[in-house]
Amino acid sequence: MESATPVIVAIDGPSGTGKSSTSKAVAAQLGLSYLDTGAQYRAITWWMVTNGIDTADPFAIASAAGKPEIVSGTDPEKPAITVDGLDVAGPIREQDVTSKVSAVSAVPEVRARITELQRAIAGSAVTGIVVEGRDIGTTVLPDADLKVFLTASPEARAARRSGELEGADLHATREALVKRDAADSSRKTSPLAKADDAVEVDTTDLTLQQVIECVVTLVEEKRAGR
Ligand SMILES: Nc1ncnc2c1ncn2[C@@H]1O[C@H](COP(=O)(O)OP(=O)(O)OP(=O)(O)O)[C@@H](O)[C@H]1O
Ligand SMILES: Nc1ccn([C@@H]2O[C@H](COP(=O)(O)O)[C@@H](O)[C@H]2O)c(=O)n1
Repeated sequence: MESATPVIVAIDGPSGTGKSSTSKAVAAQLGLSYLDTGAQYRAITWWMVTNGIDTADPFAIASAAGKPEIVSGTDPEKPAITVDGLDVAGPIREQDVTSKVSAVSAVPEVRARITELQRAIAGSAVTGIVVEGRDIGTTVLPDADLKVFLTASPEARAARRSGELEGADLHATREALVKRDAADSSRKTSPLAKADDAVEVDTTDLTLQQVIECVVTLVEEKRAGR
């Protein structure tokens, strides 16, 4: 691959494995765009909740799936997301959205809508893009130049998440992560899964900097055609 060719990097994995932190840093370091697909699923979930759609009713979600306009920024230095022109970067991280996002993202009409957006964004990235999520290597961008699947023990992931939230209970955080992963892995449409040709990186005992260096090296090797 020549360096002028846009490079497409897919980074998947369960919750708290370091996908966002790694993807943003790798994209910034290599001058690539960045797309947080979890933020898109959170944004559509936020819209459903805000508009009184019952998130336990897949038919109600399916019929509303085409309504919100979701726009994602792709600058890794300042990721942005709007719904119908409103900045929702803060609200989409709230607990209510986190607890409902797996149910909303399991609805095939939601996935079809968001997948189309993701492919359009990736297709228009001039230098290339790092796209992170759960089904990027398997479904959204199966021809990605590099696929990475990040993992880490539930204990390490819970400790990382608890560190972000003052006073968070480690056991409850671990249970919530495991529950969300189980829902995301067991849905029928495009579940959380490692692509057969993805490079698996267990980040349990690695620092964030080590994971970033590892992925940057993998991208550079691809670019060099090795
Ligand atoms: N290798 C690492 N060592 C220690 N902490 C890390 C490591 N990777 C990420 N972190 C920290 O763990 C937390 C979760 O990371 P991040 O948000 O990147 O994970 P994620 O996989 O994108 O999670 P989610 O899918 O839930 O959005 C952050 O506070 C981040 O700084
Ligand atoms: N490609 C993706 C990305 C995310 N999801 C769903 O969104 C949830 C939130 O993701 P975060 O990365 O922000 O934690 C996640 O739990 C999935 O339900 C998805 O389905 N596909």
